[in-house]
Amino acid sequence: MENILEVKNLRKEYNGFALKNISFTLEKGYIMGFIGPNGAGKTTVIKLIMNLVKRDGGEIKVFGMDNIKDEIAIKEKIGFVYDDSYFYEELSIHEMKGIIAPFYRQWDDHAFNKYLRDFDLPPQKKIKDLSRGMKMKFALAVALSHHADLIIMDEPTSGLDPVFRNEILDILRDLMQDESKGVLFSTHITTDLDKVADYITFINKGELVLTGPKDDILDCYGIVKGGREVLDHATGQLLIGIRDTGFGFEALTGDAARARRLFGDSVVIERPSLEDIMVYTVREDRYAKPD
Ligand SMILES: Nc1ncnc2c1ncn2[C@@H]1O[C@H](COP(=O)(O)OP(=O)(O)OP(=O)(O)O)[C@@H](O)[C@H]1O
Repeated sequence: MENILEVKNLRKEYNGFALKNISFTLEKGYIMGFIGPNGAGKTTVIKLIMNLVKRDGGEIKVFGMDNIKDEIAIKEKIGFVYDDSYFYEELSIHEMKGIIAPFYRQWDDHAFNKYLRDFDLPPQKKIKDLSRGMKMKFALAVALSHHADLIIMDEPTSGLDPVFRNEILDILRDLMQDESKGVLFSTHITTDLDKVADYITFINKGELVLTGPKDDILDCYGIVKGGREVLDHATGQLLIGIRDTGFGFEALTGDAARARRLFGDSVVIERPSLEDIMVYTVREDRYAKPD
């Protein structure tokens, strides 16, 4: 197995915000969902990978190469799709392609024209007349037409309707038929990741909460529901983001097997969604645990 992206102990400080020792790896052939609430630091990590801002510490390797020393070689192989359109609004799709293509040694006009057809993008249409979803598809067509092996997408589906969102997800799924590619997909729409992600990296307030295979994470975590009488200091240690329900409590656990052993039949433990894991973890910051 080969890593196409390795982030090790990454640090960056802004006034009032710090990214603290973020580490994760992405192997070839997989989609990694990169999640976290607003302001968690997702875009900062992506900008650091793209060397758009300077890191304060740590290491980033893309295809085994240092992302700063080997920036030019790496950029050829990264397709970067992000929210703010970096295209010239007055140009048509065709004209914009004419400006972008010479930057890439591996530009493939044949592939580009195919993606325009597949994505229903009219070449003569001006960028400013494209809808948000069409712009995202155009950015994706560009990324895929220079044979990028790592696609980095910063919130590609936010603000898109469910039809467009699903089209983008289908495109990613098709892309993964080619096992030499990988995708890092940042979003807070976790339901998109339920559909396509193989791995999840979750950050909160600049810190890594978890990273690993999505199915392992969903197997390991659990939503615990029960009466408040079962809560004591020891059980409280096992529970994240405890919430009163009127009938009792609901909480997340990062160790469903241990919670099952400890609580037995006195509680119900359900499989969480990615959204549950994110919501309960973020809530933990705001509610105190019982003694
Ligand atoms: N250039 C900058 N100068 C100072 N602070 C910054 C700068 N860029 C980002 N930040 C701060 O870093 C923190 C993380 O921002 P970032 O955009 O990485 O979060 P995010 O997880 O992508 O959030 P969102 O989901 O809302 O896009 C925020 O508190 C933001 O204000």
